[in-house]
Amino acid sequence: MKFYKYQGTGNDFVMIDNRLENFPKNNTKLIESLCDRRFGIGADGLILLENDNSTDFKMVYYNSDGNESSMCGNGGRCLVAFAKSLNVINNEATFIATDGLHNATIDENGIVSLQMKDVNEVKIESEYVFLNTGSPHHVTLVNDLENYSVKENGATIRYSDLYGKVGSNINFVNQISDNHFALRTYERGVEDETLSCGTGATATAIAMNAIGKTNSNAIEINVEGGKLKVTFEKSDKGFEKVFLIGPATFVFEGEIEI
Ligand SMILES: N[C@@H](CCC[C@H](N)C(=O)O)C(=O)O
Repeated sequence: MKFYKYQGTGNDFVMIDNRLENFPKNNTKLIESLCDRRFGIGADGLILLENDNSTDFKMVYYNSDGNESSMCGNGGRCLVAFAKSLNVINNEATFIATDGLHNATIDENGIVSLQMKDVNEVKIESEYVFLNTGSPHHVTLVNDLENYSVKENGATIRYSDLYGKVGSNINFVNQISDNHFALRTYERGVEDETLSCGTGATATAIAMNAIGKTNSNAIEINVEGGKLKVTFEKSDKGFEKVFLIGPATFVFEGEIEI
């Protein structure tokens, strides 16, 4: 079976065209081993592109632990680039994912602008903000982000009573200027820091606006693997027309025996 490797600001994925439905979707061990960085291809997640009756395609996302999970923003952007390479789309896409319908565009430089779900609930606590941008995100400001122990502190919060069995992704943030933030994320299902998290960048932009750290609705986020931009419109209902924007890049392709 053919596989394709893509990355979006360093968040990397194994992509498989499953339109013929020949991938063993319930084989958690297989997905985990394909994502293994020593014994497999190596990736933060695996994504299937499948047929959908009413949109261009369906996104099925698995974390590197082999379990199907909630929405992946960078993965969604990479899947749009993959769909274009397969001629499933041209420069615009509509696709269905676990959190609903997504619209996206891809330009000639491989920059993908992906519409994320509206966010109508933002829980603001003194030490953190919690919100769901397709995946659950805990967002907290820290000092000295460069030297911060993301894996250790992220795991402590992720497994704490705050989030129980379901857990959450944990984002540590530093403000650079009015509309510019640096972000490091501990990802649930990878159980480690990743170089970028798209739903995390989206959550961070909304959280920083919600707590008044910025009044901007066009926010730049530096992640360890590059730069992302998040734009949105704020209304009485919450945050709408939310877009995650950044590069999505093909890395290599190969064959796997299943
Ligand atoms: N890397 C992702 C987030 C993927 C889902 C997450 N690990 C979870 O299970 O909640 C992104 O770019 O959004």
